[in-house]
Amino acid sequence: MDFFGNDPTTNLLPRDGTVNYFGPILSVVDTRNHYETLLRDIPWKHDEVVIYGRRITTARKVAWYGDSDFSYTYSGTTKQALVWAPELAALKDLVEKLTGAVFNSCLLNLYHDGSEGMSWHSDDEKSLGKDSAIASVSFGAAREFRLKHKRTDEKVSVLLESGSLLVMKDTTQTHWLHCIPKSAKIKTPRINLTFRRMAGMDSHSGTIP
Ligand SMILES: O=C(O)CCC(=O)C(=O)O
Ligand SMILES: [Fe+2]
Repeated sequence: MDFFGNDPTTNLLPRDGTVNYFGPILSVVDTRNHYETLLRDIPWKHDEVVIYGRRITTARKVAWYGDSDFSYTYSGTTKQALVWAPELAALKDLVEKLTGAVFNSCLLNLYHDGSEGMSWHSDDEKSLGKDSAIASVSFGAAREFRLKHKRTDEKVSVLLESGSLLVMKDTTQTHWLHCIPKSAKIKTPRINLTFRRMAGMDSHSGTIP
């Protein structure tokens, strides 16, 4: 497969983790179709997070899909997973083929424009399998994705284009933070899908301990 000049085997991080940028993995037409159907059909809802004991509703909207209709709690609020829509299951298959990893859930984010972003964090909740890969697929407005080493402060930046795939794996979540900076220049929506592997979802117990 031609990744439009991007080399998915190049590690963007200088140490302590692995980030690979595949660039666009879908045709322009498929990318446009996914963007439009996801924007229209996903039951987008504002996210709720608890920060310093205060319940905040985010401007950004989210949706959560998984292998079964399980619920789990993070950042002080309980989320309910929806069972894979066919479109998401197809994207999951493609991403699994390209990365060689297996995923059992997907968190979707909708940024309406550049006034919405995501602040520095790492995806290191206990419910995620330790050092498991996270695959990020983007549609719509191209947005900058930044990483920052927790100890050395080293920074890495990559532009996430529409239809593109980025993978974070190995010890990336232990040693690096990532964010989507706000940008006044961006006037159109972006949808991001992060495919993840939650621990404890294989037993069909319905909940994550
Ligand atoms: O929108 C993105 O590209 C990043 C999303 C993200 O970091 C997350 O959902 O944890
Ligand atoms: Fe993240």
